[in-house]
Formats: sequence, C-alpha cells, structure tokens
Amino acid sequence: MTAVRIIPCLDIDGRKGVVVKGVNFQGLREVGDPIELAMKYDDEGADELVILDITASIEDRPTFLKVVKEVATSVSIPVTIGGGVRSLEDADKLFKAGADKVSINTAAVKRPQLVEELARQYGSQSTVVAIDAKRIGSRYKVYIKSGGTPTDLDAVVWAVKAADLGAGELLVTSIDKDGTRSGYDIELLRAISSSVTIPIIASGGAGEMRHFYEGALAGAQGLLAASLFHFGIIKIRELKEYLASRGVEVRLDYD
Ligand SMILES: O=C(O)c1ccccc1NC[C@H](O)[C@H](O)[C@H](O)COP(=O)(O)O
Repeated sequence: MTAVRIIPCLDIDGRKGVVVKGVNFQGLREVGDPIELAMKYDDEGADELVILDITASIEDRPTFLKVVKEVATSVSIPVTIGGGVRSLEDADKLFKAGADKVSINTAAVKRPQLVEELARQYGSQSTVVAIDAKRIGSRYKVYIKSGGTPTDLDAVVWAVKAADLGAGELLVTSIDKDGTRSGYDIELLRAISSSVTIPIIASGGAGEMRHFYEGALAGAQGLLAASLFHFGIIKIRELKEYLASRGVEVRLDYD
C-alpha cells in the first residue's frame, strides 16, 4: 500500500499575497506569510503542499504567480497549484512558475474537455480536479466559484467523469466541514473513493489526529488540512507517528 500523504493547504488572497483561512469558505482572515509557512511545513515533514488562490481574479494574477515562484523554489516537496485556472495558458504559466501539479475546479465543470486537454498536454499525474461539495439531503452537490455557486452536478457523478477524462487525482473538499475542525466528511470521501480508482485527497474539517486516521480508512491517499496546521494545533511529525502506530503507512525518513 502506498504511503498516505500529509498535505498542508495554503489558501492565498491573490490581491495581498498572504495566507488566509475561514470557516465554510466565509470570514477569511490573514494567518501568515506563504513562504514562511511553506518552508515550515516542508521542514516539519509535509509530503506535499496545495496552494490555492481563492480570490482568483485576472488582476491579481501577477501577485499570485510571484508567490508560486517563491514557494516552489523554497521547498523540496511537490506543490499543487490551483485557483482561477481557466485554460491551458493559465496552467502553463503555473507550471513555468514551478507547479508540479495544477488543480482545476470551476473551469473543469464549465468545460470538462479542459481536463482531457490538461492530461494530454502535461500528463494525468500533473492534472488534479478539485471538487467542492455540500451535502444536500443524502447526496452531495458540486459548488463552483469558491463555493459560491451551486450546480446541478452530483459530486460522485462528477468525480467519475473527471477520472474518465484523465484527472490523475481528485481534491475533494467538504464546504460544510471546511474550517470547522470537526472532521472530514467521511461519507463523501467513501462515496467518491469507492467510485474511482485514482487517488483522492481529503480536504475540509480536519481538527485532530483521529480525523486523519478516519480519512485514510475512508480511502483517501492524501490528507489535507489548513486550520489545524496554521493554528499550530498539531505537528506533522507527531501526526505521522500517530498514524504509523495505527498501521497507516507514512513517510518518516526525513530530518
Ligand atoms: O477552495 C476554495 O475555492 C475556497 C474559497 C474560499 C475559502 C476557502 C476555500 N477552500 C477551502 C480550502 O480548500 C481549505 O484549505 C480546505 O477546506 C481545508 O480547510 P481546513 O478545514 O481548515 O483544513
């Protein structure tokens, strides 16, 4: 079994080039400098980083690209970049800035062909489809535009389609759980991990070590968190030792 990956997420306000954090995608407040946090997490044993420009707008692009370049040259671990990627040209700028993988969300829902184009141009291993979902009754609905716009898409149906189109992995975020530290949405993760064969990254809600264990048991190969790490609630090495003690394979060979 491949080792699960512990993935801190830096949500960036593209206008100011700072890391922000909210709850349920609302009430964003500044929590730190992207380079400092990225280097700290790399030193502490993070396996990858996700950097999302959650205010993505055309005029903020240069600031965000500068952050990407600085982070990518400051850490030794893979970096997935997302937020406002609308075209192959946008993706190309991020790869040139140092992204190892590019994540697409709204643009993929609007034009699913973009997933296939990205996978063909850069390889599935560099193509991540981010899915932001809200629970509606017993189902999960896909939201786009930074969680602000509901779609008619069922999250599991969309996950299967994205995988069929060539996505190399899925970044599955529960909007309901984001920032709450009450745990991942395990039912959402199980529904998607049992429907696709590509790796999924659990996102939204991690609040204590047990939640990461539950996410791994639910079939997530990537375990992402933002609040938990930004607010210093747990250290990555302690988390990895906890998971290893419960039989979850993690990368511990770093110092
Ligand atoms: O993904 C977005 O578009 C977006 C927009 C506005 C605010 C937050 C957003 N995403 C939430 C991030 O993916 C967030 O890092 C994850 O949900 C993990 O958050 P935690 O629950 O704090 O670990």
